[in-house]
Amino acid sequence: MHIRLHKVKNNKGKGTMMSGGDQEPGHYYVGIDVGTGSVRAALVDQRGILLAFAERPIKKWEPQFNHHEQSSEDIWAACCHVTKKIVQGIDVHRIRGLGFDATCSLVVLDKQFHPLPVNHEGDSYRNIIMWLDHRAVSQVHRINKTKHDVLQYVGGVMSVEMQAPKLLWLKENLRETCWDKAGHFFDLPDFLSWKATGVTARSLCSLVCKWTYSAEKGWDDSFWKMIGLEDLIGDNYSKIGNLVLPPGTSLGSGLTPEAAKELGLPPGIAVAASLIDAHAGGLGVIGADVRGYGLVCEEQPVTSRLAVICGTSSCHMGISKDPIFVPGVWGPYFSAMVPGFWLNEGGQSVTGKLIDHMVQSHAAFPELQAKATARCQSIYAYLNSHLDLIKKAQPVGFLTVDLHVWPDFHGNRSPLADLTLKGMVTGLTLSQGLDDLAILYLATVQAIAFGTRFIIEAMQTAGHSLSTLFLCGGLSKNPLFVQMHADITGMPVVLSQEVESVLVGAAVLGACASGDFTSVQEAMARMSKVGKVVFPRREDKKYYDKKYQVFLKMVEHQKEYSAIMNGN
Ligand SMILES: Nc1ncnc2c1ncn2[C@@H]1O[C@H](COP(=O)(O)OP(=O)(O)O)[C@@H](O)[C@H]1O
Ligand SMILES: O=C(CO)[C@H](O)[C@H](O)COP(=O)(O)O
Repeated sequence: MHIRLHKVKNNKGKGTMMSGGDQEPGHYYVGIDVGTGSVRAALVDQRGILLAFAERPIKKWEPQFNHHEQSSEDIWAACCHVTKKIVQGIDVHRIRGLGFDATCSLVVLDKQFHPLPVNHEGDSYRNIIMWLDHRAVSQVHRINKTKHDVLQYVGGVMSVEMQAPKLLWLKENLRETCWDKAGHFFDLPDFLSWKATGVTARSLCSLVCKWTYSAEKGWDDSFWKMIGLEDLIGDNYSKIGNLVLPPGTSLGSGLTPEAAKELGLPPGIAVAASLIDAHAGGLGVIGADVRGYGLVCEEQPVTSRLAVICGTSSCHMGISKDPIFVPGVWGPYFSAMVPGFWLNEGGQSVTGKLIDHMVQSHAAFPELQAKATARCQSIYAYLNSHLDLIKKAQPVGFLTVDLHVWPDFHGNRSPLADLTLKGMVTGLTLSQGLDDLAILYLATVQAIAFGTRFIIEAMQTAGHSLSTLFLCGGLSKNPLFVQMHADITGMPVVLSQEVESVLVGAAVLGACASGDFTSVQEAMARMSKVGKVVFPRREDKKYYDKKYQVFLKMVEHQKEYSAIMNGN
């Protein structure tokens, strides 16, 4: 198994020293981030500095098209593995709190908390329906047809990636092997906090964002009855959660002795009610002190900042004092990310996954791999330098003047909320070489950035006032991706000092649960820091405005094709 681990060197031989010569703060927090592809853990201090980091891949299964599954046992084992790694050689009694974040995948356990199969094969090891699973298409259509009031709070249309359609699918398809035996349905972040503490409380974040719970009114019985899941109402919603706590709240008596042993941490340390991964990324970046960087948002409220968490998917997190209803953009969700603020969450279901797909399925991929390996570079670093070579005197973005991509290979999450949409490419030639691959990669990166622009425009039209992007996640390590987001949206992009900002967000939760900070706002302001700002190249604006016109035309055309084919 692959493990990535780095530690700040200690020149005294014991403990962990700070970089930058500062005095070492006394308290540490552990953040655990479960992404789609891997689990990462970090040891973080009170200033949000990562002292140690470890990563381990997790298993994924795709037993049939649009079915994506994982294993809660595999994920928990990976959490234990990476956590043990990051605390090696440090005084664990300085660790004050633990916070988890994870993808919003659905974990199914029986009444004794044992895994249940979510598949026709009856394999109970695979007990997670992943967030990107699109098996429940028929169920979500029926849910949307109800036009129930709760749908207003998910952008008007429920996504197939949310939990209600997946629950309905389980009831309709795996009644005997799964549904009738199920005792607990958890969002993955809540499963992890239960595993660590034995407390089945759910985070307000997961229930509000993915389960139709209202921070003000609680569950709505009429919704569950209307969609045919009235059985979940019984026993005061015990199967899906009846104790709901704000993220960062300390759970029960903290880490249980059993979980402590597995994780290599002291029993009893504070464990926080958790967050979905995108929301943790939001906390990790959105509160940073931007003074001195020449950014307009320095003089503006925090509501002018849009956090964009870009991993397998991209999530666009904008907050507001009052609720804003943006058609096709999830929310408004009260207190789901920053307490006291409403959240709108735009998103693109596949971004990192799409880039990987386009590159890996091209005929020149083996050549790319061989050349990148020979230079000891990642394939993306190689592609970026190859684009620099072939662009000659023009800006790199201009290489796609006649190559355009529509990026919804896995449907459109925002702002069209249309899961039937597909990917499109126009401008293909007979070329199969590396130049062709590099330019297709560039056009894909640009298409994702145009998708972000499309989401921002929908949010601004509905009442958000956004000026600055705060990017994090795996794709924010790609300078081309970052520059294209700046150029295409026309907004400066702030990158954090800590590349692994999602883990800083998870550690913010642990720090709040420990009581070392009085609020999430205080912890996030103290622990998130600006690393670098990338400004848009204003001189290229005209070109990108034209490409954006093409981008919008592509979806219009796709809908026309569909109308032709579905007409008489
Ligand atoms: N150094 C890098 N350069 C370019 N792309 C990267 C880099 N690191 C990760 N990525 C891309 O980011 C995506 C994964 O991001 P990550 O945040 O790890 O995902 P997740 O949280 O969904 O597991 C992948 O598609 C990968 O190609
Ligand atoms: O729906 C989401 C957040 O609300 C995310 O898309 C999902 O959790 C997956 O995240 P990632 O792309 O970081 O793995």
